[in-house]
Amino acid sequence: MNPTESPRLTVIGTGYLGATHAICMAVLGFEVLGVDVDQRKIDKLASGEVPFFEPGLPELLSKALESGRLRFTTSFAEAGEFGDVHFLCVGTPQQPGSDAADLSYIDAAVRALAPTLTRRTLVVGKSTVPVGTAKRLTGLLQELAPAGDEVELAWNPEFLREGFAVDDTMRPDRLVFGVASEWAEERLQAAFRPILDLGTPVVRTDLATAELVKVAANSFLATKISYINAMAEVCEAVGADIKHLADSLALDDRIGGKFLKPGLGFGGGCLPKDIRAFAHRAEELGVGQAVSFLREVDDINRRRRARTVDLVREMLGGISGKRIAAWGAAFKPNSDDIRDAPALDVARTMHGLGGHVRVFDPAALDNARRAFPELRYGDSALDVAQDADVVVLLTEWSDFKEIEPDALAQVVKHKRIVDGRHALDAAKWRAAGWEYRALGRS
Ligand SMILES: NC(=O)c1ccc[n+]([C@@H]2O[C@H](COP(=O)([O-])OP(=O)(O)OC[C@H]3O[C@@H](n4cnc5c(N)ncnc54)[C@H](O)[C@@H]3O)[C@@H](O)[C@H]2O)c1
Ligand SMILES: O=c1ccn([C@@H]2O[C@H](COP(=O)(O)OP(=O)(O)O[C@H]3O[C@H](CO)[C@@H](O)[C@H](O)[C@H]3O)[C@@H](O)[C@H]2O)c(=O)[nH]1
Repeated sequence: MNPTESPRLTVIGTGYLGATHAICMAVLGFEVLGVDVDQRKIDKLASGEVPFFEPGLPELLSKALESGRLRFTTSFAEAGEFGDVHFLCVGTPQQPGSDAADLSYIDAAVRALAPTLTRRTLVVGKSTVPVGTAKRLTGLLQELAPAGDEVELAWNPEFLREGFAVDDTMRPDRLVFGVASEWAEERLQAAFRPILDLGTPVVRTDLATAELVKVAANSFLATKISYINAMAEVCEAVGADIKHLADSLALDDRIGGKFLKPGLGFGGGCLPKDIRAFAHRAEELGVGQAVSFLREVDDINRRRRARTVDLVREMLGGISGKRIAAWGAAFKPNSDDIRDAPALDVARTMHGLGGHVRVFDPAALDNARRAFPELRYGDSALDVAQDADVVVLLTEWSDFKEIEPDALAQVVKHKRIVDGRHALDAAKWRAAGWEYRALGRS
């Protein structure tokens, strides 16, 4: 096949990243086969149902299926037969009991795919991995594939954010192509032609740099969040106001306001595990000191959760026996993802301390119920606030921000609110007679 011809794509691993990538690529005009080991997920996607909450994606899935360009399978033999370019999008979670990334899924995917590769093919890693993984996987692929070193591996890290996944995929800020040959670069260009035609900047680099760009980007974002939260700790000690401080920093163009929102800190399936895996990998490479600050970033972030519980305790004079409305379960708004969710961590700690905690989230309730059946849940923000001693806002859904103090006052026992995300207008709530508290604000 001519390397510049439009390739047929497979996407291996159809979770948050892979399903989004497969659907968007089909909408952009490619023939796409989504592959997963989870039969239920594949059945759902094939029947037009996105198995997670992502704004705009269900509509695009219908469109892609109707076009006939998108199919799903659990068969690697079918994938090998079909694909010219294979995207690896399987999970790389934190290993239990260690900070290292668990690479067993990506290894298994490569081992299942390689024996089906009988012709010149490009395999493209998109999962987030420790630097050096691509080099190791190249060896594995070429050893196991019938086509041997005709099979090449490239690395194309993914930067999409949940909640904005469609837009981030269709119109990314940049593409990074980690390649070992001109042929691989041409194949990647063909696989991203519609996105490149938008004028999207591309960085062409080696495999190791491409792997590192991803963890460096997430480390930077995590550091920025922990930086402002560290400032919040100082503000608290002197009675200064972190909101005013953050707003003032944000007005400096060189700093900017993005990822400078103080509060409960970061969670999710990416930032926490990626900074830990990066620190761990750097230590293995003998350069742990260079990124040892990431341990501090992690510690600052963990302290936010404990400090939020303290704030509730201070306000109530103890948590045991108190009725607590927990607003939010997802790790951020516009997502149903509860992986390492700060909101649920706080809710579980307060429950463990004997609080009568009731949780509501607009999208993540099913996931939360499955993961933490010991918690109690309600049907709406006002439902869980019924007779509450305190309302604790943990995920800044707009549904919560839109609730008026007077409407909430009708259902609670005491007009007390802890704003874990600096999402509410403090002056407005105080003017309506509420005791309003937020970390780092007097
Ligand atoms: N979620 C995001 O926003 C995002 C963004 C950028 C990068 N990433 C990275 O992308 C990767 C995937 O993340 P995710 O959030 O989509 O995870 P996920 O858990 O939602 O999805 C992973 C999928 O891989 C499947 N899988 C596991 N083993 C497999 C195998 N051997 N063969 C085929 N499929 C297999 C699982 O069944 C699951 O559907 C991770 O490395 C993550 O760090 C995620
Ligand atoms: O100023 C801020 C910004 C974010 N957060 C929190 O940080 C976490 C992560 O948010 P975000 O980065 O928007 O979510 P993700 O979807 O996890 O996306 C990150 O992780 C992905 C997976 O690696 C990357 O692709 C994205 O570029 C990167 O932003 C969430 O808990 C947010 O509540 C804050 O506390 N303050």
